[in-house]
Amino acid sequence: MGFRILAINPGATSTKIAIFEDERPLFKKTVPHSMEDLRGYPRVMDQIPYRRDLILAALEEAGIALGDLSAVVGRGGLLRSIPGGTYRVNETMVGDMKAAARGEHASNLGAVLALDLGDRAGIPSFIVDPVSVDEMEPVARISGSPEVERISMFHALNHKAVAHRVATELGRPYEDLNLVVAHLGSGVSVAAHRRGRVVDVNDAKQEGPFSPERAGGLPAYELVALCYSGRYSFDEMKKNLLSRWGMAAYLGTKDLQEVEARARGGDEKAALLLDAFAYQVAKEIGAQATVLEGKVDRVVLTGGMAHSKELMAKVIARVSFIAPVAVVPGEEELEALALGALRVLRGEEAAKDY
Ligand SMILES: Nc1ncnc2c1ncn2[C@@H]1O[C@H](COP(=O)(O)OP(=O)(O)OP(=O)(O)O)[C@@H](O)[C@H]1O
Ligand SMILES: CCCC(=O)O
Repeated sequence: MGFRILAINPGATSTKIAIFEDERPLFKKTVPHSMEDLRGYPRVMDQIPYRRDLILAALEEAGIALGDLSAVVGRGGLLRSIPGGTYRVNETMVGDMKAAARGEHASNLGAVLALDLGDRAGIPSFIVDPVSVDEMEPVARISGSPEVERISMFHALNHKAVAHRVATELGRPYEDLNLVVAHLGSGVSVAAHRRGRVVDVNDAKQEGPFSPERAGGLPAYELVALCYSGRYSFDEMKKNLLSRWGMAAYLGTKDLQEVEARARGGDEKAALLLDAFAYQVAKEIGAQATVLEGKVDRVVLTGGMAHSKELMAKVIARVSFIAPVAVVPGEEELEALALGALRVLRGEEAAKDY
């Protein structure tokens, strides 16, 4: 028998669970969480027992006991800035996640749940390429105000997994390639990958293109005026930025397929928003291409919205002059987590300490 790995990806609206035997998925389950399900948990960490119980129930459904596992791996959250790789979960990491010093995020639960379940089974627990992976160069950190530093917060797990996949398809090492990767999900991150390092990326929470539920970068003065208008509290403004603006605020839906159906049916506002989204994504890709001084081997489009052929055609029309474009729809985060743990279990890579 090979290594059996439990992979956990806690998201804002679901918990994704999978069990792998080496590279082979044995079991996969997505448990959706409605707003009603999560209403009783004011802080993300309050959800630990709820999410742990449903993971244990999923294991039972799969007919696999905790004792049959070799390791548990969770999605890494808003940790302090660290380079990419597979990290052993330790108490310091769990402490940082519980304190949520860099913000509340469902992925903060990944390390905590992995350590909890790993300790119960007496097996190692890991996280891989957390959202706080930071490989930015000094020049990219300058914002324009010494009081505001640009930070690296993005879909690092999927970025790295997809970049490796494209490298394999090209028959070249990731470390030899220059890529601009755009993850187009509920949040959007567009990064310059220079020879295996993400040297610049928009903070998916507050910069770059808007998304189905986020504003992206906004005109700063107008935003400040809104903050002081008395219309919103600090908490409401955070919710606006992170989950209520973007397409949701203009159109009342976060579902791209619905926006496209409306545009096809003649809704001019929906059509304009689609064009504006493609325009902003293309513009950000152009900006990251300049970070790579125009030497780009591939532009890569990924995430849930990359399933839309229509939207991809709009983006590709604007960026294909930069480099050939590869579309890798969806995300393979559970696979990426399992592979990260597997490389360590096989001794192919050393686990990093946090
Ligand atoms: N087959 C599809 N065709 C078109 N759009 C799709 C398709 N599947 C998902 N989407 C759209 O992708 C967006 C969500 O993407 P995704 O599922 O990658 O986000 P997430 O996993 O919730 O968040 P994130 O990627 O930011 O972690 C939604 O707007 C959704 O409507
Ligand atoms: C910050 C990266 C993950 C997200 O979009 O929430």
